Amino acid sequence: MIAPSAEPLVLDVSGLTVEYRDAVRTVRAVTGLSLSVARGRTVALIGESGSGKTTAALAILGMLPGSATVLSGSVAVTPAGRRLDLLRLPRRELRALRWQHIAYVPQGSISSLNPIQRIGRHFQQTAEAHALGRRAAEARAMELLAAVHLEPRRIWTSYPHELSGGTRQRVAIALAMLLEPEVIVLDEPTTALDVLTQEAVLTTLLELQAATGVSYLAITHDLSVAGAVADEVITMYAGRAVERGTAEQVLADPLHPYTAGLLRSTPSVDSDLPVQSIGGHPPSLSDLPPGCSFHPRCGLADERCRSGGPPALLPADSRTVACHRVSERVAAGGPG
Ligand SMILES: Nc1ncnc2c1ncn2[C@@H]1O[C@H](COP(=O)(O)OP(=O)(O)OP(=O)(O)O)[C@@H](O)[C@H]1O
Ligand code: NI
Repeated sequence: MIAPSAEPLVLDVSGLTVEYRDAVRTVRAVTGLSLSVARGRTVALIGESGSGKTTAALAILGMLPGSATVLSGSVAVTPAGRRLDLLRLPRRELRALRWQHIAYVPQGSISSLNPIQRIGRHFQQTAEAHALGRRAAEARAMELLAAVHLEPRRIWTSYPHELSGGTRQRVAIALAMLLEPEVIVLDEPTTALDVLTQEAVLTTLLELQAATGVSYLAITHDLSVAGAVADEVITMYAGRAVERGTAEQVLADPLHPYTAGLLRSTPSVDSDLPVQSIGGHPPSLSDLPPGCSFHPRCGLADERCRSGGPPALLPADSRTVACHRVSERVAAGGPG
């Protein structure tokens, strides 16, 4: 088990299940996802494209499109010991809570910023929606833009297209901090940035966290991003969490064959091992294989993995793993 953090929880998600429906098919994009984030901590959701990471984020933020339904589960933000269940609040109240308690830096900051508005206007609009006065908002924006290492005055009057990708990402992060939320959801925070810019943005996120105690839920397919920022890592496969543990455990010594495969398919600066991609493809979410969803791609799969339901997330070697083979090995007292 993961040692419970001494810090209070700021986000508590339990049993989240989300479906997309259209005339032709039903896609269960997230199944039974539980996670919690403590103050000042970072949890990373990792997994290939289509594993359900963005859907989980949008459900947590109450921003799912109309074609999606939350079938079950709860999402609570817990500012100062209060518990606000986001899935049960009226839309208007939810909009107020967004930014104030939970904010979002969406994937691709260019699409999150309105191209015909100067950056300053973005801050003012967010402030207006939450009854933060114009002056106070501008003063706070100046501080935040400086805190993310931008030139506040120049940025304030710029249009999004005048800024580089890294700068826009910094603006999106500053904007997310405007109402001092307890937690920020970061969807692929460094995708499409060059390596040096990626590192600089991640360093800035860590600085902000150290300075303010903000928590992050970071969504990434990039294990090096998870390694750089996360305290805890959750691997998702076909909509389910399949491994959960501290970042050191999961990224240095993965137990689930899928996490191990992800790690082998990632080039690493500290390893000379050849990069080896996971064979095959993720399954179609509207037509999952029986048993463990990963079994068609898994070198360890046996009969049990191919039939019945998906394996449960069980404690194994100080973390939790959803894999029959790992559970057997741990039960037999084999090497972790
Ligand atoms: N608006 C939508 N309508 C129908 N299906 C959707 C919609 N958005 C996502 N999906 C489906 O839900 C599944 C999970 O997608 P999601 O975007 O949550 O994954 P992801 O892990 O964030 O992937 P990526 O790394 O590509 O962003 C996919 O099969 C996707 O096709
Ligand atoms: Ni995504």
